[in-house]
Amino acid sequence: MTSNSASAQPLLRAEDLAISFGAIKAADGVDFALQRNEFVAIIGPNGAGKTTFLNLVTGYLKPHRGNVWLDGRPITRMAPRRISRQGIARAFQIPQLFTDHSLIDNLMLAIAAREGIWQGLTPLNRRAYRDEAMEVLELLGLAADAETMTGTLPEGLRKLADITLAFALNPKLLVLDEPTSGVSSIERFRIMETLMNAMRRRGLSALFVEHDMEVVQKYADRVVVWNAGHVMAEGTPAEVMSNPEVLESVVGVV
Ligand SMILES: Nc1ncnc2c1ncn2[C@@H]1O[C@H](COP(=O)(O)OP(=O)(O)OP(=O)(O)O)[C@@H](O)[C@H]1O
Repeated sequence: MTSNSASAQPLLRAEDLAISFGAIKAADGVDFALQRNEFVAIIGPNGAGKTTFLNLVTGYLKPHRGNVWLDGRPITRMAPRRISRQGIARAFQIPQLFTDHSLIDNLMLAIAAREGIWQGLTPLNRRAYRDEAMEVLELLGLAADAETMTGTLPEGLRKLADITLAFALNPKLLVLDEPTSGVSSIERFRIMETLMNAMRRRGLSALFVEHDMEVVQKYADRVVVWNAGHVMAEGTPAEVMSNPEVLESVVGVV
């Protein structure tokens, strides 16, 4: 394969992904592609298989069938840590921060983990990690909270703080499961604005599951609609929101 055709490849591609839990087909032959610099929202009714898809592309579940590629390289069935090293970082619905550590310590730990260093930081490493951690905090507007114990941050800031951990992994693609759930609508937009600016500045792509259609309409380049373990529709937010099938099966419940 030439380098030209490699650069034209989608950043993330899945083909015929399938997994079942007993009789439930949570992924039933999913084909999916995400281009570089795209912000793609996944929507769909409860139980449609949205989180399962995120688990499949981040290695938390192994598909019974099908394949996933990142930047043209196969990542199917790789362990989550290996996948994150390849360039996919995931921020979870439930924040993963050490709540009794400061924000900057959390970030430095994430950077050390990325580098495979679990103990014995040298003073030089420590300074380099601290500088890098501060850069990420500045990018996400959290520099003033660097020394705050993450357990005492208000919910909206904790959500952003959790996302900073994903940024610290230096990914190509951010995977977010409901980045704005559980916060007020004013805060929701503030979080999304900050996040979108940070992603653009870093040249990141994102794949996010979202139930809030206002957030989807405002921030997604493309929307992929899940139903019963497969993709039932996709398009721009306007296209998807004017699709009667989507309105009937999804929007009534989102
Ligand atoms: N580990 C598991 N064991 C058994 N069943 C599972 C497991 N994970 C998911 N399922 C089932 O697979 C289906 C898809 O679940 P999934 O969580 O992916 O849906 P979702 O679209 O993310 O739903 P929601 O919007 O409610 O989070 C559901 O019927 C769910 O109960």
